[in-house]
Amino acid sequence: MSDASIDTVVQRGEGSFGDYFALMKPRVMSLVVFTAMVGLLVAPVSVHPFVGFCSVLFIAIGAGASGALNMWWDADIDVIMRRTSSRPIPAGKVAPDEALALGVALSGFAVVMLGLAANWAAAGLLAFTIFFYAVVYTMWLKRSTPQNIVIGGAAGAFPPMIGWVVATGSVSIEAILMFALIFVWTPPHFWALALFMKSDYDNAGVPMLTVTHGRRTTRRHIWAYTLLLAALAIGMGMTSIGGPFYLAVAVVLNAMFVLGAWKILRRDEADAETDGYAVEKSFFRLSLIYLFLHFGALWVEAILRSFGYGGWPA
Ligand code: HEM
Ligand SMILES: CC(C)=CCC/C(C)=C/CC/C(C)=C/COP(=O)(O)OP(=O)(O)O
Repeated sequence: MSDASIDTVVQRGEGSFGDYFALMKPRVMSLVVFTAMVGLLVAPVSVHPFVGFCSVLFIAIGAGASGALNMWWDADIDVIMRRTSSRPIPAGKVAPDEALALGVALSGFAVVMLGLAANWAAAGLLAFTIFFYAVVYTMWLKRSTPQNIVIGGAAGAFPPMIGWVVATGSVSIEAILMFALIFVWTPPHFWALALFMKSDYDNAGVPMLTVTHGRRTTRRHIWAYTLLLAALAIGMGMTSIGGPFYLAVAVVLNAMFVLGAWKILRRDEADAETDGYAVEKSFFRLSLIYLFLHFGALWVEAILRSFGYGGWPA
């Protein structure tokens, strides 16, 4: 469908609250917000619960606002792809201008409120993250290079760092480790999905790795990033934010993830076609559980530490 046909569909802008909410990509952003909350909670400085709650809320609003900006910019390709064609803009529920206005207004609101509630370093980092996702990833990299999600994925890696900065006012090694975990996790997470959604990206002309280099190369890339991720995730267990509990969780999860990536690497393309990409789909689902449980384990470790049990002996 052409740009012109999007315009004719969406001039009505009769969206319900649910349509505007959907612009904020709530399901994806829920995990983003969880990682931000854990970043805040594992920091060595505790913040007042009300300040913590408000900070996570403003990070969530900022994340949602960046989702609305992404949907505004990507409406022309969302209308083409089956997975995204029923989103509020292509479905004619929300006009593009409304999505843009909502994205800009909520971004400004979230950044200023986080600055007032917590500190301006955290607010600056939130502003940078919104800019990185909406401008660097969405407007620039997504349509220009198959490395789009490797570099652009940094946006999704900032939230735990923002949470940490809310509590401590600065970035330290622990915040960088949490950033690195999501940064290295993002390519296997996304490329698994790209393997079974390849035709969508083909049709929309988005240069995802599956489109530019094919599925075989993408499988190899998933394998390489998964090995790197496993080394990092398990290695984190030995650091000051890790500990025995986290390490046990990481060993089990990474064994499962490496096994999944191995199956993906060894997959015959014809077999994948036959069973509807079942292995790739289950690896994608596992990627979500993987990240959730790693951050959950970091949180549990911090709780244990606060009772004098977690972490490693000094
Ligand atoms: C550039 C980086 C990323 C890309 C390109 C990407 C891409 C995608 C895509 C295309 C989906 C399909 C489902 C949908 O349309 O809602 C998805 C699902 C999901 N992603 Fe990612 N993702 C990225 C980073 C992240 C990050 C950083 C997180 C969380 C920390 C995350 C969490 C999720 C979750 C929770 C889902 C499942 C949503 C559902 O159940 O509908 N993603 N991702
Ligand atoms: C705090 C803050 C501002 C957080 C932002 C976090 C962030 C950048 C998350 C990225 C996750 C995401 C929705 C990727 C989708 O890629 P896509 O847009 O290419 O996917 P699509 O095809 O589903 O639109």
